[in-house]
Amino acid sequence: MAPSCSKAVVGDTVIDVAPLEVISLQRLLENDENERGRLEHAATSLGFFYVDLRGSQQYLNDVGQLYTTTERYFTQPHEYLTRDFHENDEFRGYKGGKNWGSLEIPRDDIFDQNKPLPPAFQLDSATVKRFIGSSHEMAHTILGQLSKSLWPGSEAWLEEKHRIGEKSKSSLKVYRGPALARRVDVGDNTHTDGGSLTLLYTNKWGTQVELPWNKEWAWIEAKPEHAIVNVGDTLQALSGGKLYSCRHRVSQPVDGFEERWAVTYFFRPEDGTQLAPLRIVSH
Ligand SMILES: O=C(O)CCC(=O)C(=O)O
Ligand SMILES: [Fe+2]
Repeated sequence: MAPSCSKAVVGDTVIDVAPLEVISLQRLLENDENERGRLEHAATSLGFFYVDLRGSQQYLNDVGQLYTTTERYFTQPHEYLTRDFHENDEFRGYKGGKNWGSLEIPRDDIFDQNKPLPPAFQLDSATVKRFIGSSHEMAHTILGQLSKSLWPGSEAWLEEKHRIGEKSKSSLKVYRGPALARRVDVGDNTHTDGGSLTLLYTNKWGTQVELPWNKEWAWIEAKPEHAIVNVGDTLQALSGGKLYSCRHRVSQPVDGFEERWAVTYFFRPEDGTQLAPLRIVSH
């Protein structure tokens, strides 16, 4: 039976809250078989789940610091932001509009090429590096457990497409908005993520998922000390459709919603990876 939504009240509006399972990073690191099964269930049903990060204090502090830096970045005059605009580059730099914006910083720019960060982030370059390094490692842990669960006893098929030293489009991406006077003015931005896994940190309502069992939209609650993780199109393709890349969008639950910041890490495959099934899933 499909799990049901809980309810929350925002202002004078009652909203549906998506039933995300909670997976323990610690247990995944311990190679716990039961947790691996729970992870597989979450990643093949809704495709969105929480990862409990309690115990990863340095990382949680870094996420907190990045919210502060994100706010500092987006509250600069608009002409400063547009200096970070890279035309025709889908995976790098600033993009924005009236009440929203994003800035993407590729992992390879930081670790391989030592490219300078935008000035607002330079003070925090150690935090940015640690966040990217740890997020990549965490995503790799989740990937390894998914691989083991889908193809028990065989080679690490998914890891083969995400080798640590290889070039990829993995990146840190931070967001502002939406925060509009009228909720109905938020444009439709329904999409699936193209990469392998997305890690999302936010402290406000904003993300909505389309529940695959009834096609209804539900809000994702921001849970302190937990990452919101979702499967992207790459893992869906590599697993022959077994892992589920869920449609989602960003909106605001009520009119005049306050400013929202989000910090994400897009874990993407090695450059050149073909979006085709790797092996038939054995169960
Ligand atoms: O800001 C969010 O809540 C999610 C952003 C998102 O879905 C994306 O960038 O792919
Ligand atoms: Fe997304």
